[in-house]
Amino acid sequence: MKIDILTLFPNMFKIPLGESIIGRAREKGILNINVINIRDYSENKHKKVDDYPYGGGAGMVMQPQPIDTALEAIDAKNHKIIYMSPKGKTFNQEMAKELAKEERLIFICGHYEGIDQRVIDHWVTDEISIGDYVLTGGELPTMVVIDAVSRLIPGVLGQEESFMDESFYNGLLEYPQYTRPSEYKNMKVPDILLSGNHKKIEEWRKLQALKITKKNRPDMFEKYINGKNLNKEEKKLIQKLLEDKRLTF
Ligand SMILES: C[S@@+](CC[C@H](N)C(=O)[O-])C[C@H]1O[C@@H](n2cnc3c(N)ncnc32)[C@H](O)[C@@H]1O
Repeated sequence: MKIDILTLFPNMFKIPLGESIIGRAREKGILNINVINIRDYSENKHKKVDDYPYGGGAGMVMQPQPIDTALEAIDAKNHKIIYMSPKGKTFNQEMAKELAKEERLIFICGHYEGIDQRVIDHWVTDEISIGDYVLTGGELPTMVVIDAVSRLIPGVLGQEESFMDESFYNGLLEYPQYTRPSEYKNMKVPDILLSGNHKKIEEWRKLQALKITKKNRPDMFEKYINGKNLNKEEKKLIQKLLEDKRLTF
């Protein structure tokens, strides 16, 4: 996948997108990330990129010209152009899955009070928020989306890493994870995980995933148990969970 990032602060991306899984995916050529300094495209002799808002009010607004020229220069037309914005649709795993199917993504990072609306109207295909709070710039939100999307691209995660069981992928939060040692400071790993009985382990994990989802995300739990794709075993497990008085949440 090719990713272009338009930003006023290119240095912010160096380490987060250069290390670990994303760094390896770039080395392998699965991800091709191109960070563009919007200021380089300013036609102002002082390389100015922002100005006061029409109509008054606090802060500065990023001017249309540098962003427009940068988008023209990278031939952005006909691709997904994402403006990270608190006014956008809230990002989630479903959106990550959809974006992971694209061949090319272009991100615009806003700063100050954001970007001139004409750029959004003319160019932007998706406005995405990473949550109901306001950050100083679109750089961190862009990194969040790139990270979530990249790990869904085939070949980015190693064979030993998988997102299939992870939180949100199948509508539930993930079951608890344990590793060696089997006992630490008198705290034991649940016996079932040491039993070698894969069917029982799978059932236990499903039950734990249902429990944690019911406790922390009742909205997701309701949606899941009312879904159409539940198999017989899952229905039995949910019934057991809802009836078993010993299972408190
Ligand atoms: C200070 S914010 C501007 C907020 C804007 N004036 C508003 O009230 O909607 C500056 C930039 O940070 C980015 N940003 C801030 N919060 C964000 C969020 N929750 N999700 C995505 N981007 C965000 C956007 O790119 C935005 O243009």
